[in-house]
Amino acid sequence: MPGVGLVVLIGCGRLGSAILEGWLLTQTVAAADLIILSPSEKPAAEVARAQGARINPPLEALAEASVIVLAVKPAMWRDVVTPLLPFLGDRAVILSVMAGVTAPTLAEGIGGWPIVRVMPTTGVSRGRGVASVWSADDRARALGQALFEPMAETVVLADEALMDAATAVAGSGAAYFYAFTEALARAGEAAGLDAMTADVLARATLRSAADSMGEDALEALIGRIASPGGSTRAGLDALAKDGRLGVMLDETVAAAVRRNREMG
Ligand SMILES: NC(=O)C1=CN([C@@H]2O[C@H](COP(=O)(O)OP(=O)(O)OC[C@H]3O[C@@H](n4cnc5c(N)ncnc54)[C@H](O)[C@@H]3O)[C@@H](O)[C@H]2O)C=CC1
Ligand SMILES: O=C(O)[C@@H]1CCC=N1
Repeated sequence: MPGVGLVVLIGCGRLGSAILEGWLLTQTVAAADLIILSPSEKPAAEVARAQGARINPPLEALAEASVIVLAVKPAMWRDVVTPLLPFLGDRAVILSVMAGVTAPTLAEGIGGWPIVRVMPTTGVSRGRGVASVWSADDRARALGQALFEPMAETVVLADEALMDAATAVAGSGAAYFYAFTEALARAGEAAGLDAMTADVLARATLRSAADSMGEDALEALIGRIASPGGSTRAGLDALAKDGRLGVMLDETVAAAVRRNREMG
């Protein structure tokens, strides 16, 4: 894609692989414009290599990079990045997808280069992810958007302090929906369904609900299913009894926000 330039992906684990797959699928980055740094062989990196990406080339190749994407664990980024800094060119942008690690903390270890933080979901691998973007630097923010908008519904955050909340809602959120779906299946089992039937019904319902959502207001979507005085309304009333659904999700998001802060 013109304008993005040479992209260096550091870390090809669960999220790094998803990003790589999404870029190639959506042709956001051409394989020939990709360098991947990974200590071990990864299937997604091998696919990219077959299309022309370079895996672990001599570090001199980093001099031409326009963006360095940090997709390693928050605890290890300093050890990973420090040896690479002497090889980076002046125009490089640092793009971090790490949860919790703030731009000021990154700047302590990587001073001198503009930083953009992006919090994507692994759904980017199929071009259908979610991403929150924040940067204090216009060029870095634009680069973050250019790299993620083709494969994710993207929001630009006004303030870096919101990134932990965005991570707790979107970065983690698919796991909450899966956990809810699992609990729904078990509840169906308790109500008499066999385990496999309950699983099929709960999973299919999550898919169908996501497909049907569109842009309509959530209240309106609920209202279309819950007939007044009907069984869905009875279930929804039980779900929200004494405000417990709201309390449970407040606690869920608050716990994830706290953990993001600890990791940073
Ligand atoms: N998994 C997810 O859904 C999401 C993860 N994140 C963030 O993405 C980052 C990575 O998370 P995961 O992919 O889940 O972890 P992961 O453990 O699957 O991947 C980390 C990768 O870093 C690689 N690595 C270790 N040392 C390296 C080095 N010196 N050079 C290059 N690569 C090296 C490892 O081989 C591993 O594949 C974390 O900071 C996390 O906060 C953010 C949003 C969503
Ligand atoms: O669980 C984690 O730490 C990361 C952040 C968002 C999704 N996975």
